[in-house]
Amino acid sequence: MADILKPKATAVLVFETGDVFYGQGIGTQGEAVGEVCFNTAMTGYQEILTDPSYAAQIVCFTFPHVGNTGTTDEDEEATTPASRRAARGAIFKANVTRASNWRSEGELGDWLEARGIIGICGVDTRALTNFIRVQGMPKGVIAHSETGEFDIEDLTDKAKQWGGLVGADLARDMIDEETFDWREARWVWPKGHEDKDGTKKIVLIDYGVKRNILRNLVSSGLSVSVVPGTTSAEDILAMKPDGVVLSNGPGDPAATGEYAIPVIKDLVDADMPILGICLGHQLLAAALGGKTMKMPQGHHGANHPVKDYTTSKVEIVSMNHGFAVDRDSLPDTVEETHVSLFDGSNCGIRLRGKPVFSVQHHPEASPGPQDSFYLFERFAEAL
Ligand SMILES: NC(=O)CC[C@H](N)C(=O)O
Repeated sequence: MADILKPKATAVLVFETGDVFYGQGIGTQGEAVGEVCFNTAMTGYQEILTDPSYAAQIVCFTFPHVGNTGTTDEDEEATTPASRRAARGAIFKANVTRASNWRSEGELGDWLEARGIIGICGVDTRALTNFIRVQGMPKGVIAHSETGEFDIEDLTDKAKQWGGLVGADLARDMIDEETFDWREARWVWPKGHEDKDGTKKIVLIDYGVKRNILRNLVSSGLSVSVVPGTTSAEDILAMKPDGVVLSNGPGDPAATGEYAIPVIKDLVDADMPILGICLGHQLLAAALGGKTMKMPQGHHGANHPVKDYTTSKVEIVSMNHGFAVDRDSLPDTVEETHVSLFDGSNCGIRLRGKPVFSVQHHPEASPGPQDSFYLFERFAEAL
């Protein structure tokens, strides 16, 4: 009887440990290997799946109903063709809901397919999240085939053989060789996005930037030029910016740091005001003498409390990171400014006496609360 009632599995999620979750496939058919993480945001699935920082990751949504706001090109976070290669898979508790929203241009399932993302529905996402909380983020393979035929042993081997995120410079895959200017500001009701010119000029070093970081910078009165993450300090300084922003991005900061850190050190030596966000925070900390480390379960969500020591205020923030700055490695020249109230990990630093600071969380939200917008204003005021 149970077999008659049980729907045929058309997708599987297989861990390097050999553990398997069965479910119903959605989106692209095929298989993809990645690190499995969970995200606790209740909204913003499209922004999450297009955030370039999720490259080589398979995202488990802990919120059970996903799909009801559909999809729209306006919620895209990648800026370039290269940075569209972000999340590889998506894990859902329930079947994806039909789109019902005035902004929607299409169903999530169709969008996943067009985007090349493999999805699996019907997974016990609570059990999976508990697994990750206890065991850490596993390497896994997500596979979708309407035939329902899967070679679990082969998929387990593929998960085992994949190198994982430690030591992976994924930012390089995100980088287009083009430099471009960005003028679009934050979305404002009822006008939507408007273009704006800024008074001060900043250069953003792109390791896989999210659009909403660029928009928040424009809305803070800045004029923004985006340069590839491999650009030299000399070329950046030749653009005569008033400040430099280090973007978010995927992968291991230590690996990206091999080419990014010398550039950031030169910019610090040139007395350039700097704002770092997420990967940019980790790279700045390393350039100032600190170290980064892998986290067991990471932080992915839109409901994380963070304390700003400089004001004693607590903000609710958007998070997406699997590496963190080791506060004990920071030299005396660097002050810790923010801390996670979930696990006490470092969430912000500044170079004493200089307008050089960074945060681990995502002040641009998208998705998530906008409590941290003040950081963009703090940066703009420091220029
Ligand atoms: N959002 C980001 O910039 C992520 C930074 C880094 N790849 C990490 O996982 O920690």
